[in-house]
Amino acid sequence: MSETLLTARQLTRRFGGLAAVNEVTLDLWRDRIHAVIGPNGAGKSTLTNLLSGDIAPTTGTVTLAGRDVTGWSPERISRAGLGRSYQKTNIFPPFTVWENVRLAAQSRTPHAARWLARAAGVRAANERAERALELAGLQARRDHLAGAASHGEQRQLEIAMTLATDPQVLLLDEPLAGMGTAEAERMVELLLRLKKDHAMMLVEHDMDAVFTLADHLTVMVNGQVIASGTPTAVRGDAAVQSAYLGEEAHG
Ligand SMILES: Nc1ncnc2c1ncn2[C@@H]1O[C@H](COP(=O)(O)OP(=O)(O)OP(=O)(O)O)[C@@H](O)[C@H]1O
Repeated sequence: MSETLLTARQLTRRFGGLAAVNEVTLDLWRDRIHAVIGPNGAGKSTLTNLLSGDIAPTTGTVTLAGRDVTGWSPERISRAGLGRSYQKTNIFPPFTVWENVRLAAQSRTPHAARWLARAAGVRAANERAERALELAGLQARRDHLAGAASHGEQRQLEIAMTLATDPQVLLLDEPLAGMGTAEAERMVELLLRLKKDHAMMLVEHDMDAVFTLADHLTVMVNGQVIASGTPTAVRGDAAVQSAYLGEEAHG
């Protein structure tokens, strides 16, 4: 059994009378991809925001690498080992690919008063950035302007920037959105590489990618989990078939 790196227990977030996320319990494990799917408005983005600390839960708990991080700021949760990418690209277009990754790595370096400690921090940030660039397969593009990169490369860059903060847990929000077939294939390969050593939650509408990548699949509808298990088990679940998956899973 893989190591559990993140657990959410009975997580609920209300907006006025609406429970956008309603008593959701899930685990993320090292070396495994946990895909979360559901129709528009099911609560997937809200769930991601709850796990990353971008919004606070109304009730419930989030545990990261054994620590209760419920109510922590996104910055503190990020430092505790959680990295997330956003649906909208988050890069600095006038900077090169390398500069973008380097800036993300630098954000993880504590301020040091002594120059020797500062120099060590710069070296460590450079090493983190190099590793992230290589893992994301972007070395050949390092000196290109981020703004001139293709849509697919920009999404890869966003993931490289997340990796540069050295996360153990990755939350990826629709990494394949807007991609053509070749770009999507490259991204699927990248996500399979990242599975090693990371626990990953993948929110994605591309069902081919989901069924290629997911080790575990959770289906949300109206803020609630209606099924969770292996992709094969979830695909055969009668409630999932009628509520959501039917056509895509068999189309
Ligand atoms: N800040 C907010 N204030 C009020 N309602 C919100 C807020 N954020 C989300 N909601 C509502 O919560 C529900 C869940 O939204 P959410 O964006 O989490 O769904 P989703 O599954 O991510 O959808 P999509 O696939 O379209 O991104 C929706 O009904 C949405 O309108």
